[in-house]
Amino acid sequence: MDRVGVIGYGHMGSMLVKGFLASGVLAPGEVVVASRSRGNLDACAAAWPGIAIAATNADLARRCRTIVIAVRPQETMGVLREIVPVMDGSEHLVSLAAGIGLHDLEEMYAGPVSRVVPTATSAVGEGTTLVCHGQWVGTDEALMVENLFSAVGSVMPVGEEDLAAATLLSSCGPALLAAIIGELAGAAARASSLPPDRALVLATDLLTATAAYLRETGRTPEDLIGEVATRGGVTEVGVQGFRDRLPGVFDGVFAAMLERYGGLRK
Ligand SMILES: NC(=O)c1ccc[n+]([C@@H]2O[C@H](COP(=O)([O-])OP(=O)(O)OC[C@H]3O[C@@H](n4cnc5c(N)ncnc54)[C@H](O)[C@@H]3O)[C@@H](O)[C@H]2O)c1
Ligand code: PRO
Repeated sequence: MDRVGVIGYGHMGSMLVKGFLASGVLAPGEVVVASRSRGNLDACAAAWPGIAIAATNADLARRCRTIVIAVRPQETMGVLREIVPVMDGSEHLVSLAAGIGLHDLEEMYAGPVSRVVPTATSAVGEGTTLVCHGQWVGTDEALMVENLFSAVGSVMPVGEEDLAAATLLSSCGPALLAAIIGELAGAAARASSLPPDRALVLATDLLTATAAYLRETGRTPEDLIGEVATRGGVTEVGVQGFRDRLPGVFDGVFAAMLERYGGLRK
């Protein structure tokens, strides 16, 4: 396989390099990394003997056919200004930047561009990576990128018009669910003598068990509520409490996140 470059060795960049190499989809000699922080690069070189570290982003771009940009959205255009002048238009640019559209990326680089949105849970091979290919991406290039990212979970192609909402769900979602799990565990601990760490174990197990149940049975959330909530029992009080309060809270949270998403590149 031609070499794959990863620019930015932060949370996502390091998680992806680990996923690509640990799964065997890439060998260390097929990966080049560049990042601003020397400490991160030293950690990368120590963790993955044989991996190439590029001195600059432009140096990486000269050596790779696929270039994954894993810097923050605010830094993405600056990275493009460094690398586009040394690219010949055939390299496949893969941007992770939330909120930076294909139009903006293709205005800077007139070649194959894809937007890819992994999730932090990809670190354990779980979760969905969203992909959205630009107009110059051919079938082989699309398959190559989708195959690469399937090393860290499942891959779902999404139209760009839906990418923002899908990102909030699948990629911001782990943090949102973690916050909910923390609140549930906290409420149980405050209402009892259960130590918080034991409440958290119960809440975390609840999350994986519920997901496994829904996935394996194919039943809907509504079906499961019907099975759990014994008529006249305690669950229906809790479900009703959520139904009275949560839709407004969730719509408000999504609206606030979408507003931030729309302004991320500034
Ligand atoms: N964290 C997530 O769960 C997640 C999920 C999907 C998409 N994303 C997207 O991935 C991108 C990276 O997010 P992150 O959470 O890994 O951020 P991060 O801050 O952890 O990592 C960014 C890395 O880029 C490096 N960097 C900054 N400027 C650079 C430059 N000019 N050249 C080279 N390296 C540079 C930094 O030193 C840092 O190591 C963002 O665009 C974000 O929108 C993040
Ligand atoms: N993490 C990035 C952010 O919080 C984008 C999706 C998940 O902006």
